Amino acid sequence: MDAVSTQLLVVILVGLIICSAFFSSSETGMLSLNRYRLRHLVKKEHKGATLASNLLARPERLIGVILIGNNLVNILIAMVGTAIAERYLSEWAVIVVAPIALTLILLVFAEVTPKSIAAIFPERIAFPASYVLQPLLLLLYPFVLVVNAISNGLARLAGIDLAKAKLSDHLRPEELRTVVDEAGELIPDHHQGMLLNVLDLEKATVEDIMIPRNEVIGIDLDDDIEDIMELIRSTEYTRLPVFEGDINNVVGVLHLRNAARFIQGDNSTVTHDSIREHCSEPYFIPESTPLPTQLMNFQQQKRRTAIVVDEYGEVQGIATLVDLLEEIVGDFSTDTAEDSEPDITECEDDWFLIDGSTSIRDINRQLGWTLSTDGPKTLNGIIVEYLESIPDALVSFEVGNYRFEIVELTETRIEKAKVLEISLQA
Ligand SMILES: Nc1ncnc2c1ncn2[C@@H]1O[C@H](COP(=O)(O)OP(=O)(O)OP(=O)(O)O)[C@@H](O)[C@H]1O
Ligand SMILES: [Mg+2]
Repeated sequence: MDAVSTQLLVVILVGLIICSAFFSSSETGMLSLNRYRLRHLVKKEHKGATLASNLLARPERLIGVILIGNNLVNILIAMVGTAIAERYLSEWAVIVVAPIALTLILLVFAEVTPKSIAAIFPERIAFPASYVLQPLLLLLYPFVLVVNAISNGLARLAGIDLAKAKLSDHLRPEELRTVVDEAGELIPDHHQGMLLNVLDLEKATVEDIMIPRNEVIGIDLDDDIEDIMELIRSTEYTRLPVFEGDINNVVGVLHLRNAARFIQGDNSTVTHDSIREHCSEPYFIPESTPLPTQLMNFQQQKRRTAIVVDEYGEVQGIATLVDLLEEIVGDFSTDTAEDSEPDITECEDDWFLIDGSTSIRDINRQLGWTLSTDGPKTLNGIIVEYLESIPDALVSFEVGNYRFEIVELTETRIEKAKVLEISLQA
């Protein structure tokens, strides 16, 4: 040892500490990489990102090579440090001083500082490091495999299968929600809202967005041709379901563009049969279809209006592509009828006058309320379910946090009710 000069030993020691810092920082850097950003960079063919991503594909090997390197270097540091100390100190002093001094040096220069920096700038550390780690992995491959095999074996003794417990890098929907939610400034508010709506689409079915049968404007072929013509002229809608006597007997959907071809001012040429001829086949869908599925179906079938049926095949209403898209992007407001008479109007003292047919989802969304959407879909439904009958007087009652007051009712349904959210007073 005396043949080697002390200066050279110090240079070697510094070099080893730098190596140790490299291993420590690349370990933290590699494991702190943002997986989504990494995938994005890989797609854009970023070289360092691609290398890092390949290394991360087998985390046990990556960690193996880093730890083998790091430990080897740290042991060398201890040996060289001891050799230097031996030149100046007595045997006992070396045993006391060298470990303390080396631990401090290793902690500060080879562990804490490099790891802290790597945690803040993972990409700047991990991408260049990948260029070194990749060939190093090839070089140390036999050792890595042996170390992995032994540690897998030990883990199995403890009842853990490391090979199978692969890091799952698939986001679950709730996690994706959190990512979008926390993106904050990075995504404009409006886009953020749409993304969240897309994620929520999963939770709703066709039943939640359909126009209930009693609100559907359609052509009854049992009506006189005069009445039908009057309806066609006056309606604001472009696609009308056509049925015989009852909406359950739908024969098709009439597009008024087609109607324009055969209606030329003169009613005498129009017959029930000619209307029937110009209808397109009805497109039936179950009310329980999840909205994302229905969106795909609308696209594949190239349809915009569907007839919604329940489990017994009874027609419940119609669902349109526009209404489904509104779930994502918000109101298009093409429905002029809707604008002319709002379903919800504010009255005095935080009471709201609400149409019985208004959907609970709409009420919750517009007023920020939390009425239960598990049961009935409309305000009328909620009230009738609670009272277990259609009342014959204008009763008022409380359910949960809400006070209801029936304002207008018919023999079959509640037309209008006032609702108040009872504030949670202490
Ligand atoms: N026959 C109908 N009966 C009741 N509501 C309908 C009917 N057709 C469409 N709607 C509703 O009117 C709104 C506008 O829908 P949409 O724009 O698809 O129909 P449109 O205005 O008749 O057609 P377009 O705009 O393509 O000419 C939607 O909210 C939809 O649910
Ligand atoms: Mg329209």
